[in-house]
Amino acid sequence: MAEYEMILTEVEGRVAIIRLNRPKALNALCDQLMDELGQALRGYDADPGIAAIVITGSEKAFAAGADIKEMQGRSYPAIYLDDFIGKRWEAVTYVQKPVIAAVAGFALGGGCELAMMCDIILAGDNAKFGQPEINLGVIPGAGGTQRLTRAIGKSKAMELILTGRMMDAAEAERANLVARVVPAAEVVAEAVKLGEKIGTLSAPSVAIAKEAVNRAYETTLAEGVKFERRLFQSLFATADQKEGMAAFAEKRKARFENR
Ligand SMILES: CC(C)(O)CC(=O)SCCNC(=O)CCNC(=O)[C@H](O)C(C)(C)COP(=O)(O)OP(=O)(O)OC[C@H]1O[C@@H](n2cnc3c(N)ncnc32)[C@H](O)[C@@H]1OP(=O)(O)O
Repeated sequence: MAEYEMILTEVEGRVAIIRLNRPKALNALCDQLMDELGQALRGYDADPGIAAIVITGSEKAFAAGADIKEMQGRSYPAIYLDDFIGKRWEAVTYVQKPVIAAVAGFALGGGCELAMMCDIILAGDNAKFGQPEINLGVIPGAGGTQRLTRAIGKSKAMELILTGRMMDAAEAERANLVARVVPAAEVVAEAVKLGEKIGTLSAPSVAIAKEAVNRAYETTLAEGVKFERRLFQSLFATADQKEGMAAFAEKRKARFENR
């Protein structure tokens, strides 16, 4: 039986906002919360009225990681058979629409990993990022060793992961982990603005651009460039490509119909 709703949702224009809602536990990511998050993400991804999704927490914590108290007593066979972290946590990586993490406060362990699964991270100026799992006698288990290394490079990722040190928003911006730093109180509004801007563009182009950028993580440069070219060519089958290019030539604003 669910304790209470661990995520809150609202829609502003064409942007869905999913707010993690376990303030007393600094939004520790327990199974119930991750199940609710997955369900909300799948719902908004399927909703044609939604162009982008923002995931956020509170001003004190985006999320302080996986729920340590919930997982501490689990056995190896139990977490292996449950594929702990796997299915439940990967929901965000299957979303076709852009997902923006609006991070204020702590984004630690699984919180940092969840933010890194999103497409864009906007950081509040009080944000703190880190992978402190080493202090618990484990290592990151939701992609932290891989995504952080790809985002900020080996040396800095090693330093953070091997020591558990946190980095503040300014350092995270210098390290290219986040797209931009804004005042913490404005991070959700800025993320919504960004989602709205993306929502004015052609939805097929946006989804395909996201797919192409994500492929950069998975393949060689030559294969990635070939993949990009095929996707680029495929967009000439859309009405939005005709409209976008006609609008440029006619010096007017494009009216995309998402087809
Ligand atoms: C996903 C994987 C596989 O990668 C694994 C992980 O994510 S493991 C978790 C990694 N995260 C951490 O190790 C961070 C743990 N939290 C902290 O270090 C601190 O809470 C803090 C630095 C984020 C904030 O410190 P402070 O302001 O002093 O607040 P606290 O009193 O410590 O916390 C308030 C309240 O929240 C509970 N809490 C915080 N984090 C977690 C967590 N990850 N799991 C469960 N509960 C958490 C904390 O216990 C406090 O609750 P009470 O004990 O007072 O009821």
